[in-house]
Amino acid sequence: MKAIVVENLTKYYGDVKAVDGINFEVEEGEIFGLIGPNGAGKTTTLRILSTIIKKDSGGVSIFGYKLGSDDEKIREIITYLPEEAGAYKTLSGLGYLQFMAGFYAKSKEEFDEIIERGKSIANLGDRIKDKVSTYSKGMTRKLLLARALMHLPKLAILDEPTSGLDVVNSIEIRNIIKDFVKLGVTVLLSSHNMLEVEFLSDRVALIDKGKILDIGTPVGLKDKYSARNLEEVFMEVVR
Ligand SMILES: Nc1ncnc2c1ncn2[C@@H]1O[C@H](COP(=O)(O)OP(=O)(O)OP(=O)(O)O)[C@@H](O)[C@H]1O
Repeated sequence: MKAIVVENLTKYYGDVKAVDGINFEVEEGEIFGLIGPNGAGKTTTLRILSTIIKKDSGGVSIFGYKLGSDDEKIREIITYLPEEAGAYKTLSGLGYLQFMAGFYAKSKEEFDEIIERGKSIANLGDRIKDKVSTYSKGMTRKLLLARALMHLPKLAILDEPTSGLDVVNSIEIRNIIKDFVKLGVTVLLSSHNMLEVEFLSDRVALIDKGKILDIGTPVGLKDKYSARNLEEVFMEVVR
């Protein structure tokens, strides 16, 4: 079964056509990247798939569930990490993970498992016991990623997962995401950092002005456009 099928998806904000009839499919177990410049329509697409905002037209199914009629079911199997997410600052990192795990766990064993996994993803050592208000941006981002992945959702939708992070933290987060796919989590992510996505994604869709311009593996796209990296691919495609 396909993890995601998007057909002719369109979304307007007033007169602005933010998403303009896009089509793409994501296989189960894949890391699929939506890449494109600011304002391309990435966040809008991710928010529609996360059931946060409504599409104007087109069809979306997520593991066979239809967006619009099966939204409750979809919410049970996905997690969404927004670009500008925050954690509860008055809680400790651990307190935040425990609070969130309470929504997912069906037994004490499962709760403990989720928390162990969350702590290992966040990788904050003893600082996990400190208040979130004392965390750096990178620490908060890792905590939020832990929250998004710790209960092994079928699909994790991550908006700019490494935005604002330094190289060391970005690489760490990239490795975390790659490891989770091995545990059966499918990942849809967005980024305007094309070089980074190249190393993270199995396949990417290049998006600009609400339209998908091409889809392929990073290697396949580089071959097709005789480019050295995805930034060059993008420049060729928009020409
Ligand atoms: N709430 C909104 N109201 C009106 N217009 C919006 C709204 N949100 C987004 N837009 C417009 O829709 C288009 C797509 O925006 P979107 O945020 O989806 O792009 P993006 O690819 O995620 O960009 P970024 O990388 O800057 O986050 C842009 O023209 C944007 O100005």
